[in-house]
Amino acid sequence: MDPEDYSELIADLAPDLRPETTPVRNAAGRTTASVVTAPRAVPDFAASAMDGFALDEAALASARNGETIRVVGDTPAGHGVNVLQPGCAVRVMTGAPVPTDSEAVVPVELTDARQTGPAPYAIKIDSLPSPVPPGWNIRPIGEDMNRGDIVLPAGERITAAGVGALAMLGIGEVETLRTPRIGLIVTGDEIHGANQTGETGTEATTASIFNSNLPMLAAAARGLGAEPIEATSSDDADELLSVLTRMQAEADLVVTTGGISAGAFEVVRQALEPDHSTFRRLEMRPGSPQGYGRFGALPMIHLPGTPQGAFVAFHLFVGSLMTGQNLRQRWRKGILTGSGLRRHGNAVTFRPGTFTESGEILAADRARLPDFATADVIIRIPRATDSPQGDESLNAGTVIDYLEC
Ligand SMILES: Nc1nc2c(c(=O)[nH]1)N[C@H]1C(S)=C(S)[C@@H](COP(=O)(O)OP(=O)(O)OC[C@H]3O[C@@H](n4cnc5c(N)ncnc54)[C@H](O)[C@@H]3O)O[C@H]1N2
Ligand code: MOO
Repeated sequence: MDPEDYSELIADLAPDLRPETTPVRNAAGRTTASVVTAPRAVPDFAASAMDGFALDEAALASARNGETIRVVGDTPAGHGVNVLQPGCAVRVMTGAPVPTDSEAVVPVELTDARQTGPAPYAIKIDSLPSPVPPGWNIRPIGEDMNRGDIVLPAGERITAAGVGALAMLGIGEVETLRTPRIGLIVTGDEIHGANQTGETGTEATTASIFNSNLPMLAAAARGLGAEPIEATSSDDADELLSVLTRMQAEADLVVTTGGISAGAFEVVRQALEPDHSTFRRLEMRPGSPQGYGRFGALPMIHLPGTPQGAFVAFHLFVGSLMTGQNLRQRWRKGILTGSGLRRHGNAVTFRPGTFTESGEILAADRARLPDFATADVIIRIPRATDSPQGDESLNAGTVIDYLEC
């Protein structure tokens, strides 16, 4: 099975997240639960786009004849609008409301007025465009956004600009999906000291290894806007079941690593198959053994233990569940550079890639975890049998699929 078909198969494991109200200032990284529309226009008054003088039609005509224009008001930004008497000008600052009958704002640099100090009694205008464009240097009501316009659709990850756009509209709170909690359970007796990640500086003992998957997947979960709950289990099935029982009250989705292939101590498989989970091999490398299921109502994804397999599969499958997008929709297109990439005969393969200065993608030679550490993207290499001409390799200049990582 292809990774894309598998992503579709497990799509209903996406956690069901209730909406909650979040203050806009804390909303970056959260996902909108419903569409947000503009409660008002921005700007909601006609505003000057320049420091200068607002003129009506009669004043513009006199200015063109070289006549002096009387200045009848001064409006700093944030102050109430002035009345423009016919044939006169009002000094306005950028962002200030312009008087109702204004035809244009003439920048101060085009007049004989000083840029600082009190407003002059009268100005002469040195030059004007011909013709003066209608509403020149005046931002009309709704130039940025009209009342009722969609600011953010439902399901949108809120960025810093999103926070700014909501704040610009005077929106103080937004309906977001509750932050998903991902329970991470790494398994295996060889994981040195269970929580051991190297931070204490002690050496891993013979035949044991440092735990790379747990801190790596916790970081990846946070990258998806989720809150990780970290746990480990030995190769004892009862221990794994008791960790899962605890997770039922704490997590919206559980991701396990390890213990799912063909060995004699495959704890995840032994504890969960067939009552809770299904296991299969996908036609992909790394990360071919995979599993999924439910512990009661709690959705579970089972990733392989190899760090590179866990890393790739998390981005592919957990990333799809958490964004609500099938993997097929998530691939982006890029241009391959460097030497050709060999296709695997019957499996889709993944390789770390980095963007070059010219915006092309250079693939790493190998796909071990340290090779992903400096990568920008995961490159998808289709199998040789996927190529209409049976090409054995992908050459520089080929359009490839990639996923940011
Ligand atoms: N006889 C067969 N053996 C294996 C097959 C197979 O088809 N037949 N498939 C291989 C492939 S491909 C993969 S991928 C692995 C998947 O194995 P598991 O998911 O059961 O994972 P483990 O055996 O528990 O561990 C594999 C590997 O990863 C290391 N590991 C596990 N957890 C962590 C962790 N938290 N941090 C760092 N490293 C971890 C573990 O020590 C093993 O070296 O199976 C192949 N075997
Ligand atoms: O599928 Mo496994 O290729 O070693 O990660």
